[in-house]
Amino acid sequence: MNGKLIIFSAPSGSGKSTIINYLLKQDLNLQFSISATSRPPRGTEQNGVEYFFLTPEEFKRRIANGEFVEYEEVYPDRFYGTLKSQVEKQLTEGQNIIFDVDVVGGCNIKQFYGERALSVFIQPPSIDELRKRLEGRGTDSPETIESRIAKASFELSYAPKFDLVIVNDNLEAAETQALEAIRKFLAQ
Ligand SMILES: Nc1ncnc2c1ncn2[C@@H]1O[C@H](COP(=O)(O)OP(=O)(O)OP(=O)(O)O)[C@@H](O)[C@H]1O
Ligand SMILES: Nc1nc2c(ncn2[C@@H]2O[C@H](COP(=O)(O)O)[C@@H](O)[C@H]2O)c(=O)[nH]1
Repeated sequence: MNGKLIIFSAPSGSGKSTIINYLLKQDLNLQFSISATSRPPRGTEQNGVEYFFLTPEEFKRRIANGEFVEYEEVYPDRFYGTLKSQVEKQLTEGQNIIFDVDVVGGCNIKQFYGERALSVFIQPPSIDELRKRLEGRGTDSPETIESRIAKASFELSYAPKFDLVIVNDNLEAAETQALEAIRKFLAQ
């Protein structure tokens, strides 16, 4: 296995996907880790691109088969997980992998891969700003937004467990900070 792992975690709406999309366009030989989920696709999402979309039954069958590095029931009946086969394939191909996972999953992947992984926590400037971003994104119902906000305080308490915390207030500054840290880590 030759590649390295970059793990991004944060409360939903902090800006992980936005920063990850920026990093994927840089010359870092980064590939997105495609997780499996039992939630339905949103908008233009496609199976095998943003996620592998599984039924809850299929997800549970694969858990029983030991196919995940880690998995979480992030919201009731909504499973998300990292497939071992997917990670190992990308690493042996020499690719660096970037993960967008919840805080518990992020800590589990870091623990599993140790020094080969850099874990990054994206912190929103405040809970009020987080709510504005989720509302502004326009992809989730008011109930879903409330359940994500309700979880944010718990998730923020995980920040000290990560190798690096980036406060995403000014987006450009946050992207530059992430890019510089990842360049340094990959060069080690
Ligand atoms: N620094 C910023 N200032 C203002 N808006 C931002 C900033 N960063 C991201 N956003 C906006 O906030 C919204 C949420 O960002 P994004 O979808 O990247 O969050 P996320 O952490 O990936 O969420 P999820 O975990 O739900 O996928 C998006 O509409 C994005 O354009
Ligand atoms: N533990 C894991 N968490 C994951 C994984 N893939 C995504 N996620 C997290 O789920 C939420 C919600 O994502 P959304 O696409 O429904 O907005 C988000 O916080 C992701 O970070 C995974 O493989 N493992």
